[in-house]
Amino acid sequence: MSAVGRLLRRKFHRTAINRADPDPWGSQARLTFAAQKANKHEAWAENARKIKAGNRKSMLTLLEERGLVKDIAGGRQALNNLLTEKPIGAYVGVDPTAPSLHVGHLLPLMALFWMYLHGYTAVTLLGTGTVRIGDPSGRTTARSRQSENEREQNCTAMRLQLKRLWQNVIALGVKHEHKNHISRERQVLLNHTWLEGVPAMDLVTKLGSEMRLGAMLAKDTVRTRLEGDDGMSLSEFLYPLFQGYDWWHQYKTWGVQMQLGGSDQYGNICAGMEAVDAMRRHEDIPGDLNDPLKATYGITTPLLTTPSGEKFGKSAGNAVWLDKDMMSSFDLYQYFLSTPDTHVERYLKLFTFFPSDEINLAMRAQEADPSKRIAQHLLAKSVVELAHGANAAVEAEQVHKSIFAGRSTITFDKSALGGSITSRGIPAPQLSKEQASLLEHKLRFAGKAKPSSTAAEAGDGLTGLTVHLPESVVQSASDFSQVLLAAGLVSSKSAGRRLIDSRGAYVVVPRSSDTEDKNILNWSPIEPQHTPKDFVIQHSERFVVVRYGKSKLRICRLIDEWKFKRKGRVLPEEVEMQGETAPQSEQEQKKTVPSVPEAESAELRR
Ligand SMILES: N[C@@H](Cc1ccc(O)cc1)C(=O)O
Repeated sequence: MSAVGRLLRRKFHRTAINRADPDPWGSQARLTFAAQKANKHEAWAENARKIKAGNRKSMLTLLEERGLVKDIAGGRQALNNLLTEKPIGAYVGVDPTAPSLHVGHLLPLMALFWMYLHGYTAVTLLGTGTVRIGDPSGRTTARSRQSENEREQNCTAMRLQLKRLWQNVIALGVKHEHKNHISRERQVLLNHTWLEGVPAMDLVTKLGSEMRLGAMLAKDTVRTRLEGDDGMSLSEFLYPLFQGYDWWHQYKTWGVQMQLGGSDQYGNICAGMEAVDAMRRHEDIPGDLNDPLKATYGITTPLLTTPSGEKFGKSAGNAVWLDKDMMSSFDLYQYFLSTPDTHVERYLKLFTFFPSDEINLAMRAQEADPSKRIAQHLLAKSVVELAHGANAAVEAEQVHKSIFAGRSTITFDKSALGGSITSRGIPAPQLSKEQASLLEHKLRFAGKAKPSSTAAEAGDGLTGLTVHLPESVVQSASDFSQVLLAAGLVSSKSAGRRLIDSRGAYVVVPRSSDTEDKNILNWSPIEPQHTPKDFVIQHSERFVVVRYGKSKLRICRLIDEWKFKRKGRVLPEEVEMQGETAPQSEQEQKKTVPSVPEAESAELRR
């Protein structure tokens, strides 16, 4: 291994015990409150001196260098100054419209996490009240109404997820040797707790009378909606008022002077700044209203698109969920692993806490041998570590290595196949009734968002990879195209056939004798003359394991037709392209085969 590789490896495997914090158990906690406060001020003043002397980067510069800043509301210079002078509070709000965050939410959150690691108060706010109104920003139609039950399930799931995310951030802070600033604080707040108690009169007389209609009416979303047939409801139009009130509440209780959001939040953030000013005028808050050190500021993060121009984080029309039950660690790993070389450096800056010099090292190693995809692996593992935790990240990497090196630690024994396949052969844990219903809700949601594939199963490391198929599909199929379609790997039988013809799909060959090492998965390219029924792996249950490219793996569990129907499952429908039956040149065939990132297919052929 190269020196660079060794360095990155060491860094990656550093554990929480090997922390640089000289005061790991927080003797600070034993100091009196007054002493802590004095310490906090002194430490911050020292920090500000270093920044002003040019010996340390300001917080804003760091966020800009990471590529996390698109627009600043309130003035760059004033914000830079404020962030240098005071460990202010900042917040990111998310409405629980689904049971999980998706990768699109990560950018503003990453900026917030960076701030926390540098000693600011960071608030993640769950819009348990605002979700009932529905943010119209960037939408051409009103959101569909959620049932109370669904809303509650989403709130519970997202609240848990935010807590876990925070735990992972703290572990990452230790790993990346961030100083344990005494000024740092973090909160997960739920906005229904205050929004439900706001008197309507207050909203109208204090906020409503101050906020000007002109800016609200000029917003693109409002204009387009008003021009459309359905118009816009008053509640949607008033949404920014409630988001603004959130800010006010946090401003006075937590010193939150900054809001971060995706680029579609710029209008709401500006409205919020106006709302806080209005409330400051109405409530007697001491201090000069024009003092820039007391004002509010906003930052939006850029909107990411894939190289082909799609919204980032949408894979084939589906969001890339951060919840393990909705998208497995393995699938999340694969998603980031397929990042093109041209984008990987930018994504490392955006989605990881690696300092720039280590990203540069990784990029040097990457350029020296792009086929190893060192930077992509680093990115994929880091994102899984952030979203699912360190163990899941190590596991996803190991599963990847074992599958694509032809070796697998997946043991096809009874315990592993009892409920779900786990990479360690450990059965999925017992769930309480509440956990089971939450899980079911999440999976239903994931299923809804993925109409083209059969519902994924719950498991602990390889969720989303197991699909149920009726036994009859495998028994009657004369070639594998039908199985690839039923497993959700291709969108039509002819696409499946082309994939097979180009030797782009693989199947696990069942062991012919008990003496063969059951830890080795014997992958074979699927040949046109292969019949699926010859590839059934028989254990306590029956399976066929297929994949295409490096990342699309499906463990197809075969069940009786009636059971399949009873579970309410349907096979994915064919999406035939126009004129697909016409013979194609080899060049054209390549184009319509489901896209396997270039580098991956090249690697597979090697
Ligand atoms: N409106 C934000 C979520 C949000 C909710 C409440 C807030 O106070 C802030 C942000 C969104 O849809 O992304």
